[in-house]
Amino acid sequence: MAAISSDLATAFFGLARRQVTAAVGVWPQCLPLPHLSSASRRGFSVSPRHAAAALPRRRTGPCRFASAAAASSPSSAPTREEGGDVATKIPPDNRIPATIITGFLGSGKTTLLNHILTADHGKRIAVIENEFGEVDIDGSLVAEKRTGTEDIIMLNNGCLCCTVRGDLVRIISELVEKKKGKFDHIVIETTGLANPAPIIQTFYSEDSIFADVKLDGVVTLVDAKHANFHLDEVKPKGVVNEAVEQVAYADRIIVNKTDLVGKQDVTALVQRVKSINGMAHLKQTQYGKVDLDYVLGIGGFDLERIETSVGAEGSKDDHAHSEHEDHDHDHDHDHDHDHDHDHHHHDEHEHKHDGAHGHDHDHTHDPGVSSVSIVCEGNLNLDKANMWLGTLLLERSDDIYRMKGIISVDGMSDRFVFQGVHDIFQGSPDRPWREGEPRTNKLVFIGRNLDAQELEKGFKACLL
Ligand SMILES: Nc1nc2c(ncn2[C@@H]2O[C@H](COP(=O)(O)OP(=O)(O)OP(=O)(O)O)[C@@H](O)[C@H]2O)c(=O)[nH]1
Repeated sequence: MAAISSDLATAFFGLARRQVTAAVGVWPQCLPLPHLSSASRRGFSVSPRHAAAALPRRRTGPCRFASAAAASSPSSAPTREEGGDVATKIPPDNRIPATIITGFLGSGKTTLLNHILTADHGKRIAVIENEFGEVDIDGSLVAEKRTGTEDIIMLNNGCLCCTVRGDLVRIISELVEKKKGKFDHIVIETTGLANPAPIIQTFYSEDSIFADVKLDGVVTLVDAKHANFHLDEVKPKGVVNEAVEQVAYADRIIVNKTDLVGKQDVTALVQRVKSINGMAHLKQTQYGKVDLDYVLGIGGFDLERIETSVGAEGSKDDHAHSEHEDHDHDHDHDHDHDHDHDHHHHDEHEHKHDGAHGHDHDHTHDPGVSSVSIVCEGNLNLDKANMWLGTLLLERSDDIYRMKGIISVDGMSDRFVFQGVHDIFQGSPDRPWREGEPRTNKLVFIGRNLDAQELEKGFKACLL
């Protein structure tokens, strides 16, 4: 790894650290970026223990930089340590993978789960079901015939995004404690009304989980027949539209129930969903019938697999900047859930789909969540890139739901890869740029009120 790699991250992270005044510290794997206040409101805590769990050895002294993510070599050791600066490649990640299945009510989550459980994949899966409401219906719907399923655990009386989040932590911790080695994968089916963000954050913020379990991916079911209606729903100010959020955070999107609508409608919906999330892979299905490796073992949060999302074909077409109203962004995602979960069904919306072209960017009630992808060749000036990304996250981490990127820095022989979820940021040198390989930067942002032109302009201004 080139020494410059450490400089890059030092710079990124250094900026972050300067903003984080409460001495949370800068730790590998989970880096709290500038918005400490919002992070605190979300109940975030980033602990040094994460570092201990993730790193091959302990550090001494102040850590100004640590890169994260699994590198290929188990013998990888910190490659540079000067005055506390460390560029570390950590050993392969042997933690138990966990998949979140989300999707609006009735979109087919249980159907997919049954498909997963009855398929012959040899994996031993622990299932955590999160039912909203008192009656645990899904428990009885999960197929009797199960292949190697170790546990099905119900989380009742609440949704994962609020009170039950503590239960989730407890249950996963207990699973790991009591049954480690007896299962290979955890699948969490959320209620249809859950916002995945806090669940995702749980995997980074809870020490007890982070050490043993890693988030593998978010799989979102989209109901081909009803999704538009839910995506269109207008929520009270500061309340998230769960259907939109579920799409926005996904690594895999399954547009299900395609048997219930015509091809044109499906095409238009696919375009719409892609304009919200141009990073996820998307498949159209009936009864959740997908290959299991499409939903399990996808490494959606792994740095070494960034390429599969930022290089996804078609992503360039998806960087729609949606016209939208100016929303108040002061809300906290964790706090968006004390609303009752009634649907705010509403009257007819002027929802214009252009079936022929599939470009439906003039939703009257567009919630303003969209994807922006930037692809361009060239080398970045380290200082400028640092300033740009640091400032962006400082100012916009509430709005930036997910981001991933591969970037080329002047003088750095390795690619630099990063991914983030709000104010969690992971970055690491990846592999060397190959001889003759164009040094193409690829970045994808998913978030609220993103201005594609402004982002692209800001990024390009960092190029030499
Ligand atoms: N026609 C059709 N029906 C489907 C399809 N997939 C699932 N269903 C049916 O849709 C209904 C809801 O499916 P579920 O799998 O229970 O959906 P869910 O997302 O788990 O629902 P909630 O738990 O209520 O949020 C069931 O009756 C399924 O059999 C499909 O592709 N086509």
